[in-house]
Amino acid sequence: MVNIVITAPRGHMDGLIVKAACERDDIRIVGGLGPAGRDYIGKDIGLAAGLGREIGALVYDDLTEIIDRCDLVVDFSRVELSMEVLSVCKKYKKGFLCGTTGFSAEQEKALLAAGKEIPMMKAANTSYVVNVMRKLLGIAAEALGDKAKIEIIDLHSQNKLDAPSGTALELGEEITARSDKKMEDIAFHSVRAGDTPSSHKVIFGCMGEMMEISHHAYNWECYARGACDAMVYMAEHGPGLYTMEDVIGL
Ligand SMILES: NC(=O)C1=CN([C@@H]2O[C@H](COP(=O)(O)OP(=O)(O)OC[C@H]3O[C@@H](n4cnc5c(N)ncnc54)[C@H](O)[C@@H]3O)[C@@H](O)[C@H]2O)C=CC1
Ligand SMILES: O=C(O)C1=N[C@H](C(=O)O)C[C@H](O)C1
Repeated sequence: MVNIVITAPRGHMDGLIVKAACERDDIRIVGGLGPAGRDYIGKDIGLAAGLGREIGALVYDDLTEIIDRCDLVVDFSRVELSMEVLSVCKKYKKGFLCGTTGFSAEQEKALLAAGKEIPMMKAANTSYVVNVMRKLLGIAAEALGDKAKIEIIDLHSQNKLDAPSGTALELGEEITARSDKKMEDIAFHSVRAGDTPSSHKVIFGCMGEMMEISHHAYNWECYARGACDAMVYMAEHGPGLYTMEDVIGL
């Protein structure tokens, strides 16, 4: 059983994680974290997240009030909040699953370094299928890296703050790790329109032929399911830096 705190329960992703975690018997939500001044501070997180029922855990506006009671904090919110959560998790030696995207290189480094002290995962995409896609891309990059012009297109809701998406960047990093391509050799295109839940397409353009590897999310539940599996995995494995590949066993 892993005891978790969920940040930003009114947010799209964290609300879905509340719902997915409540459906499992290996995760217990002990509390939530919301911005100071909101009307749901001190209220049940089930109501704050829109479940329509209480689950017996409250939303706090100060993580240190609840941190002692959890094993791990899960946060899919904003860069600023994620960095605050990181420092509290390190101080109290608690696990941290960070699904937020849009970090600077320096922030990214600090997040990854925390794996030396606590159970840590920074995953731009917790969908199983996207992580299988990433693996397939690695194979394609090894074989076609020197033959193809590679372009990555990410399609997201018009409210998304960062571009390219965190996933597009991670897919690009996989290609650079498995071929002689550098990030600047890959063309990134970001479309932000309507309320699409997210698509990623990687194009390998060759002479006389081309290949596309794509993923389309129809809703955000795939990310919430993957996040729940990741939390259980991290709690079972203790301090260390983990990836979704570890969770899936790829
Ligand atoms: N790793 C993955 O698989 C996925 C990652 N994401 C990432 O998750 C992040 C959030 O995405 P959404 O849920 O769509 O955004 P959202 O805008 O629906 O939710 C963000 C929430 O954070 C809250 N927040 C901001 N500052 C806060 C603070 N100081 N204290 C408490 N709460 C605070 C806001 O009130 C808002 O409710 C983005 O970076 C997105 O890219 C989204 C989907 C999947
Ligand atoms: O909708 C989003 O925002 C998403 N963000 C992540 C990213 O930046 O890659 C993961 C997924 O693409 C959805």
